[in-house]
Amino acid sequence: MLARHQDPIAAIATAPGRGAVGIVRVSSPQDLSPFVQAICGRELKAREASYLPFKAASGEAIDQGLALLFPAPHSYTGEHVLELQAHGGPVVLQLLLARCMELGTELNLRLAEPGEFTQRAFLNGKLDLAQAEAVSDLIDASTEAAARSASRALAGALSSEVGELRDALIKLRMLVEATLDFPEEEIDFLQQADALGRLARLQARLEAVLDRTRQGALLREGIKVVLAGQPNVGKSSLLNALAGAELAIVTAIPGTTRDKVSQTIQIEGVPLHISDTAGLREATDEVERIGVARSWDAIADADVVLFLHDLTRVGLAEYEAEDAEIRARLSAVDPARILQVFNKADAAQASAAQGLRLSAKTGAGLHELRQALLQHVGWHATPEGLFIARERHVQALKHTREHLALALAVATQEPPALDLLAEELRLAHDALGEITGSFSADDLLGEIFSKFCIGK
Ligand SMILES: Nc1nc2c(c(=O)[nH]1)N(C=O)[C@@H](CNc1ccc(C(=O)N[C@@H](CCC(=O)O)C(=O)O)cc1)CN2
Ligand SMILES: Nc1nc2c(ncn2[C@@H]2O[C@H](COP(=O)(O)OP(=O)(O)OP(=O)(O)O)[C@@H](O)[C@H]2O)c(=O)[nH]1
Ligand SMILES: [Mg+2]
Repeated sequence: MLARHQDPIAAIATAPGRGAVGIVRVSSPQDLSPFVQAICGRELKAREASYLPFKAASGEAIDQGLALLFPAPHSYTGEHVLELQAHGGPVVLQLLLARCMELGTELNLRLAEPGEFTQRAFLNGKLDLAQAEAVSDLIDASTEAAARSASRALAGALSSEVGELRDALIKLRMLVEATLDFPEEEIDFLQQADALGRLARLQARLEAVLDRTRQGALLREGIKVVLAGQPNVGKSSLLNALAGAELAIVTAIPGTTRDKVSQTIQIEGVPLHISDTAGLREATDEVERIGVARSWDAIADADVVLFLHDLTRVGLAEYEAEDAEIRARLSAVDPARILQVFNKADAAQASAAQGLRLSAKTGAGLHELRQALLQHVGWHATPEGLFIARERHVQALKHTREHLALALAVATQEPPALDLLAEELRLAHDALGEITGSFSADDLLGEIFSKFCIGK
């Protein structure tokens, strides 16, 4: 593994396909001068664009372009980086890359794996892990809010919040470790330095960071919403109304939808992955039976289930019996994940139904539904100042919180268990370190960087 990090690597850094300009880049821990000489035909000034022919083995030009050399450590990766900025045709770039590979055999040059340039930037201390993840999130951002928040995370917004927590934690750890070294004064020492007060303040600060990180993770991952209910209650109509497009077939015939229809929309920049499903009932044919089974799978997997009812039929014996059956089976689902929604308000009398009333047909009540969905998942962020985050970061902060809670418990027991306190603080510190990568297993790093695109 380590040896691999010493290999020079090369890749096409720009998107596949045609483009005005395309870039081949090479990153190497070893000096690239002979390599540069061979392909550019001369030396390059550091960090200065030079217009020149890129030479094939025959001496003929593959293309005329700009060459840029970033000598280590002042580059994206922290290594020596050479960029060949050519015309953006896929064949030209392939030829250029092939020529680099040919010239690089002595250097052991190999093709870069996905994310490997950024991984090197991380390994060389140019970015921490949260920032490296933000690079990938910035590239993948599908909404403006996501892109802006990823850019803030790349600039270190999450990292600096975590850094402040870490600094406070380190101070507390030093205090406790010092106390352990002078056992005869132990209680006084902790009291004098207000160890418990520091711990409480650290916990409060952690809660605030956790909240912001959760918002950032929501922005990145979005929410899975499933529309469920009896046939003909208007699930497909509601999907279409929310998406603003005729995605699913709507008819007056119960059992119209048989397969899951999914679409991602956004509310205030939060991605909502909505699925319309087959109406829940005792299916009469094989196709519908499979469809209904898929509905239940989707329900089990959802963050939020919109349990849809038809106000024009609410109160009718047969209808209520069907709803009761669904409710019984839904009781296996965490009630906090279910929202009751009453559709066809335009065609119904006022009723005592508890839940959101709306009309997929007229659009009345849709705004309230959108707000209810955001509120339901705890979205309360204002886009300004938000940074993108991942579920992984939320989990790490939760682990930190658990260890701080245990730390408080052992610190306040009679007599305080200082060695256990020190241990819990150490574990809290490790959990926090997973976010920025100062304490991360190799397989975690591999997992993160493999999700990048090639050349990044
Ligand atoms: N052509 C090109 N555009 C690009 C990149 C690139 O690699 N090449 N990037 C890559 O993805 C991004 C920019 N990221 C970069 C980050 C650091 C350095 C760099 O040279 N850092 C030095 C010097 C910093 C300074 O002068 O202040 C350093 O960190 O020491 C370059 C690009 C976006 N645009
Ligand atoms: N008046 C009124 N009719 C509606 C409303 N929403 C849906 N409908 C009608 O109800 C019928 C069923 O609508 P769908 O959206 O296909 O219902 P569904 O729940 O997807 O039905 P299945 O796919 O069979 O499970 C259609 O005739 C719709 O036009 C509404 O808000 N008001
Ligand atoms: Mg339908």
